[in-house]
Amino acid sequence: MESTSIRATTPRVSVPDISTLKCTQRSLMIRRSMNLGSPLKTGRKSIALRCIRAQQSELKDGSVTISPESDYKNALKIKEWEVGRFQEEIAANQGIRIRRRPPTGPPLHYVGPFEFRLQNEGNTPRNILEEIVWNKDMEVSQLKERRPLSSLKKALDNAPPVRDFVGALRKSHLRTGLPALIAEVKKASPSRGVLREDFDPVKIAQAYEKGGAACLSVLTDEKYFQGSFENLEKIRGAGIECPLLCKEFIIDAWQIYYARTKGADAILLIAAVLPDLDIQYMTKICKILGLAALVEVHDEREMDRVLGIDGIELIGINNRNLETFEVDISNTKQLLEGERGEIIRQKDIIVVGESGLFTPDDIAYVQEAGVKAVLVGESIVKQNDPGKGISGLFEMSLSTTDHSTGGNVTSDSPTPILDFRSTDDAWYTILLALENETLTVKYVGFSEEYNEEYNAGDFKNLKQVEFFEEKFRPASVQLQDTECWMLVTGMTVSASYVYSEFDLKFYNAVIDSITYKAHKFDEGEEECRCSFVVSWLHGPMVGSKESIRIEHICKLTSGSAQIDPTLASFLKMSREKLELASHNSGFIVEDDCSLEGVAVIDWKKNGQDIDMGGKPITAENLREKDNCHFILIDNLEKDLAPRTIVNFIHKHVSIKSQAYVFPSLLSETYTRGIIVVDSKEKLQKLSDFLRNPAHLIMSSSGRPWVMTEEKLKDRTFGNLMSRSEKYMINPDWIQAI
Ligand SMILES: O=C(O)c1ccccc1NCC(=O)[C@H](O)[C@H](O)COP(=O)(O)O
Repeated sequence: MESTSIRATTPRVSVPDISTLKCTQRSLMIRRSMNLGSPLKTGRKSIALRCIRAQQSELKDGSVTISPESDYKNALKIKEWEVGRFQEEIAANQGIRIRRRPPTGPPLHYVGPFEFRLQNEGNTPRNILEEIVWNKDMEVSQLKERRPLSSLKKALDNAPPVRDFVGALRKSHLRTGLPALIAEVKKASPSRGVLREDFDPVKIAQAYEKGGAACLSVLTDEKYFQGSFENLEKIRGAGIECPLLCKEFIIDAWQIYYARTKGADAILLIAAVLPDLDIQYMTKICKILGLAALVEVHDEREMDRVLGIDGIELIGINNRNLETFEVDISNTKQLLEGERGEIIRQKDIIVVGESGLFTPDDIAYVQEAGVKAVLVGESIVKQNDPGKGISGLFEMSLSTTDHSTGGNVTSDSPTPILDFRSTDDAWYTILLALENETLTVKYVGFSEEYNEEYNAGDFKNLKQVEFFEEKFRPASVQLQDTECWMLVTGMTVSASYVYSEFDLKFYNAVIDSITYKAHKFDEGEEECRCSFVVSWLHGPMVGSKESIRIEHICKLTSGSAQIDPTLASFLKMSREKLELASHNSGFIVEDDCSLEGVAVIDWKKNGQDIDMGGKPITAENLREKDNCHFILIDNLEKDLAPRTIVNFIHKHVSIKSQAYVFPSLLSETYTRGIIVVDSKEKLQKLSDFLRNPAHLIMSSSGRPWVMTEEKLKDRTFGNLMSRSEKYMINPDWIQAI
């Protein structure tokens, strides 16, 4: 039967051995219809029969004339068109109204040079989307002739690696707590005409990236959107790091390969145009090529079809009806309600809200509906500065580099990023603003309602100020796959504890052990395979161990949180207020003072800085020194910083000293420490001061210091320590100043 049907078409094109040609060529062409394939194998016969019927009817209505001189290439195109007719029928069964090709005959383009064709209902598109698709069909078949698939595949051998489109969306959503932005580089559209006359795709892309877009969408259709693949290539070549979506009307797998050669990291598949099997097949190709596929739906039926397909990671809900141009953002909400939303959550699909998003309220509305990303064109591309358009649309800067604004929190000078330890013991990235005596802590990625305010007059004593200061630290830095060598056992890091996909918190943890594994190299990308067992210092797993990967580890940044000038002024203001109060009250409170004149020894640096008698100070040297005299203090707060002791003594007794605070057992409620000075005179002066019955030295919680021993040189640390301290001590652990 099959051969009969083939022969039946031959006379019309006068190609002698069409059946042979058809077979070889069809295997290429049929790749697209291969997906009609297996479940419909028996349907092959009917493909052929349908072909005959289609052509006979053409003859009847006279709309098509095919010249007997047409070459066999034309014949092949006709065959392709015939197969397409069968696809139309499948598509129609799935509720797809968009016809891939004009039903009453091959498009005009396929007809020989001297033929004509009357316009009729069957070869006139019913709406703009259909027109675009018909046009695309012709465009693609011409392009395919110029760049066969084999040549595209060859080009891919040397293509740069694909960027992680889905990962970029997830990361941005996690970072900001807002929907990740796919910013569209779009000059014109059928519904809105030209959006921007002075259209420079690279400049716009750069502004978007600077403005904090997670990914970019680049229109490549020339006829209806004035876009181009050249724009895509230029943007990729201009050093833009955001992953790129090739915004194209894809009807043929060839286009996916083509998009990849032009620098795309993701492609769009429109459910209104593509039958399920095409989506399935094309998604698989994307996976092979490493591309992400954004599958776009507009109504419930399309959503249900797509939810039924395995392996879909990204679904776009277009608020624009591409047949009528009507835009309604409540469409997003409607499609995410009830069971559909539930399935999406279960499958962990990222939903992208597309089109018609113009205001912060629109963004909030679709976020509330459940989207984790948005695709925005018109409202930002039309702005003089599209990057600023982004902060206007989101009501805050999404940028990773510009931290000077964030919601309503502003700062006159650029604010360095700090981490802040909140009451849950987790560390958060924050921005600070100081107005009069009030410091606002704004959690990056959280709405204003989470802001915290502190007043410089709120602190009761210096200990409280110090405690507050210790809640800040310079922002820790995410380690890259190539940087695992920086981690060593015993190191304290900031590690993310994963509560759920979108809820993770950073807690301090100590690296307990490391298992090194060979790194994986894939298309130039290095993947760290090592694992790190950490011992959690805080959080729900405190005290227990967990094996984590490099992506969950941030390296602590050394230095003081006071590099942030806003925090520094606030702390200064708070201390000045207390200073005033302490002068009036007559008793001494723990104090901090300028570090000027106080030598700071970093115990771990093994003898830089201070020198007591010509030799560098190390734990070992200190034990051996003749001129080291100790005072042992008991009843110290466990978190007392040695620096505080040194500063306090320097301020009140004008003595340079060193202080050590011993580690303590969890069961102990206080700890002990030593103050070391380098002369008998100093020891005496210090002792007089500390034992002076006219005052009491106590910590912020009211715990008074207790001087248990004062000794001249004849003791070593070992002798001064309790058994538990000796057991626990490791010179590197002693906090020393
Ligand atoms: O925008 C059109 O007129 C259009 C017509 C036919 C097919 C697709 C069309 N637009 C593609 C899009 O969906 C939008 O470019 C995209 O979602 C951004 O929308 P917007 O923010 O409203 O520019």
